Amino acid sequence: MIGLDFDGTLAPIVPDPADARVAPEAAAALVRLGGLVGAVAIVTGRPAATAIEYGRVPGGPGLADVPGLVVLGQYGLERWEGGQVTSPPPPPGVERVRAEAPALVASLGFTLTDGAEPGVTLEDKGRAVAVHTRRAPDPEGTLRALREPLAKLAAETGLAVEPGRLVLELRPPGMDKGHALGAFLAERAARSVLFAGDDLGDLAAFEAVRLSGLPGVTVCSASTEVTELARRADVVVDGPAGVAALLTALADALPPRAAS
Ligand SMILES: O=P(O)(O)OC[C@H]1O[C@H](O[C@H]2O[C@H](CO)[C@@H](O)[C@H](O)[C@H]2O)[C@H](O)[C@@H](O)[C@@H]1O
Repeated sequence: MIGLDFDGTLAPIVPDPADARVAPEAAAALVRLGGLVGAVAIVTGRPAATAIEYGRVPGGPGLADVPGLVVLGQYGLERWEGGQVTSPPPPPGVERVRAEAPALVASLGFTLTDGAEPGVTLEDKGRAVAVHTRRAPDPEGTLRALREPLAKLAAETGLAVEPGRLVLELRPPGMDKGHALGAFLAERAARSVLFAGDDLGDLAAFEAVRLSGLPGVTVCSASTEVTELARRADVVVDGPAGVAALLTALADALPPRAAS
């Protein structure tokens, strides 16, 4: 079974989250791998349908063309399979965060912008709200300053803070990529696993690979923004281009599956 994160692993990091797109070489390799391995799953913080949408490749095969693909979105709360999304209703706290986050950001002296001007941007994911600082004048400093106030808002609204690459997400607690991947491995009675990721949220999936007891490989899509994953991974590759090259090499190396 092959598990993959989306942003920073299959899709290069870009300033505007709405501009992220799967690398065409990665999508093409996954289309091949879907017919060669037991299962391919994308385990992402994105809504499941967004990963599929941003996984389209003009004039070529996209993620929706990967045979048997499953997308476990919103850290495992949602599932896309065969064109259908299943997901629980949004927790009530998200509505309050949506209403209060703009004033909170402004009260700390930061400009909230839709991205046209430099500043902090909000991404409403339905079941979670992500507060991005990549386009702020001081991305790291802004992230540090927002950490505590957002943690307080999360605590008051029954949500958890998920830190990521120049982003703090307020999202429902009780699910993470480790639980999502572990349950999927059990569901598919997987016999081996490879998981690739780039961000702190992927560490739980790395742990699920180890806890599964299966022959497994963890792959870090390396960046200068997050260095902890490289220390914990079995294999380190150079960002999404390195992941695409690895997947292509894997597709070249695997024999066709015996018909069952
Ligand atoms: O689990 P993932 O698939 O890695 O998703 C995690 C979050 O990724 C997205 O944000 C990141 O990518 C953006 C586009 O490249 C970038 O602008 C941002 O700075 C990164 O943090 C996404 O916007 C979030 O919703 C995801 O949860």
